[in-house]
Amino acid sequence: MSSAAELVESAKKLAAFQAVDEHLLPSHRFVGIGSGSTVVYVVEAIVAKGPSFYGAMSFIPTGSQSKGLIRAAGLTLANLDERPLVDGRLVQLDVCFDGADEVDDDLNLIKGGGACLFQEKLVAVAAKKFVAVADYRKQSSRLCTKWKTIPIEVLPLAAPDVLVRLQAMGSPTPAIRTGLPSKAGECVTDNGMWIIDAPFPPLLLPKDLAGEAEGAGKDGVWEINRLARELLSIPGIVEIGLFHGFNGAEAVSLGKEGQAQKPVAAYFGTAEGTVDVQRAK
Ligand SMILES: O=C(CO)[C@H](O)[C@H](O)COP(=O)(O)O
Repeated sequence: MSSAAELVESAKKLAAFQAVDEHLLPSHRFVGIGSGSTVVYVVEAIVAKGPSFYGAMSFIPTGSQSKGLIRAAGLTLANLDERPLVDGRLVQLDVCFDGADEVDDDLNLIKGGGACLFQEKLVAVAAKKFVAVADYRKQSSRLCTKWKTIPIEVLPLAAPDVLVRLQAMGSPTPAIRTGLPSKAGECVTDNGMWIIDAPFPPLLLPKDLAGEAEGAGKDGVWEINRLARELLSIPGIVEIGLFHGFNGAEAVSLGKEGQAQKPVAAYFGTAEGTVDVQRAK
């Protein structure tokens, strides 16, 4: 491994270990485990705490990779729909840890680089608290700055029409993700869908508009919440890799438990061997 790659790996590990230390409590019973290479270290950090700490916990995966991680680590696996009912409602996950492709100033995320965004969103919204773990390359002030495309999960049958609709919205070159080099043809998700990667110029935050909501989307420059709404209104789009809106703590005050997509904090391992924690204000 080159030294640059080693720096990135150790940054991921530092972020994951600190996030687990600060957010996983022995009283927790249901824990979401996201997908990607950083989450590998989340599982490692949990295992390092020992069976007396995690033995009573069940771990909810966000796809086949994280299911494999949970199993290989000897942790108790439970599917999202197997949580017990309390007062007629499925119990919320205590916490969910997941990676991100880009994180903006307000903790909005782009996810889906590993094509797991749909189940990742289902697990994130089912959690009281979502915590993002990443390395320093993922931090940016506005989404679509470094990670320039939004991953979109689509029904294969609808993909050609969705591509046309995306172009009409101002995404210049949306493309169906291929499975190459490991699979010829399209990248097929854990849900049997395809992924379209749609480039957009850097997205505005609500605060950028300063009351000028009419301008959102004008000249192909979108405000994040409005873009998310427009994308989800396109028939054939199953889910999008924008995680936006509000976090778990804000959901409680808004009376919108079960709808929070944003993390309460993002942990970024740095190249200097420290961890930069971006917390919700
Ligand atoms: O959203 C994801 C998968 O769909 C991942 O969490 C995201 O791509 C980050 O992955 P990594 O930790 O490997 O950088």
